[in-house]
Amino acid sequence: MNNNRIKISDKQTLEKAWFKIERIKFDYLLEDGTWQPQTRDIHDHGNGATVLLYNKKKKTIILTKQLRMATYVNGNKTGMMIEAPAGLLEGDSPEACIIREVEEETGYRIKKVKKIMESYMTPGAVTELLYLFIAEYDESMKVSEGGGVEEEHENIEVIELEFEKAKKMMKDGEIKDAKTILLIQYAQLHNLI
Ligand SMILES: Nc1nc2c(ncn2[C@@H]2O[C@H](COP(=O)(O)OP(=O)(O)O[C@H]3O[C@H](CO)[C@@H](O)[C@H](O)[C@@H]3O)[C@@H](O)[C@H]2O)c(=O)[nH]1
Ligand SMILES: [Mg+2]
Repeated sequence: MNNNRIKISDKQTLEKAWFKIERIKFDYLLEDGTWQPQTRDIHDHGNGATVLLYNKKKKTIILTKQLRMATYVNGNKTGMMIEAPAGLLEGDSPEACIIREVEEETGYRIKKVKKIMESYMTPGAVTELLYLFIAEYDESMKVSEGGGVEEEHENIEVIELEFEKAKKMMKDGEIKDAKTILLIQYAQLHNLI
């Protein structure tokens, strides 16, 4: 935090729910030299990591399908979302996090991931910085069924699909998750598959 046009005057935790919501009061220095008081409520749920698992030979990728309540209450009829595996860092490095999450969610134990970019997914309201990776997979890396953490009721379905199909699903709006779209488009742009 080193923008000298911003002076934070107050930070208040509004509600300690599963995630933290803070009300931040600050003064912002305008071009004309005056300080303008502003207030913003922000949602802090930590940072996350995601990965595109791809197999060059089979021309396939691995995605997940799970219930996302936030989408169900906003127009997604079934509430189900098709997404690249992802998780919250929970104190780990982005690399360690995504390796852990991929095994929990998909059952693949990957060793090597390559970071391709970082993205603030909802900069108007959510603090999260998402780290995006790519990694190759093959059948020898499959160590379990995946499905997510039992106690957390994740109920994740693992989907292996042809990259061509994934591109079509993105075009048709069947894949609507931003991180997944970023990863598929990265793969297209760089002829990964
Ligand atoms: N009880 C309870 N559990 C919650 C709540 N919110 C999340 N959880 C649980 O917290 C765990 C989070 O799972 P992760 O795999 O670590 O994270 P994620 O939900 O996949 O999040 C990633 O992908 C999201 C979707 O794109 C991103 O929104 C998120 O920021 C992150 O990148 C899941 O077991 C989920 O059920 C809640 O309000 N209550
Ligand atoms: Mg997850």
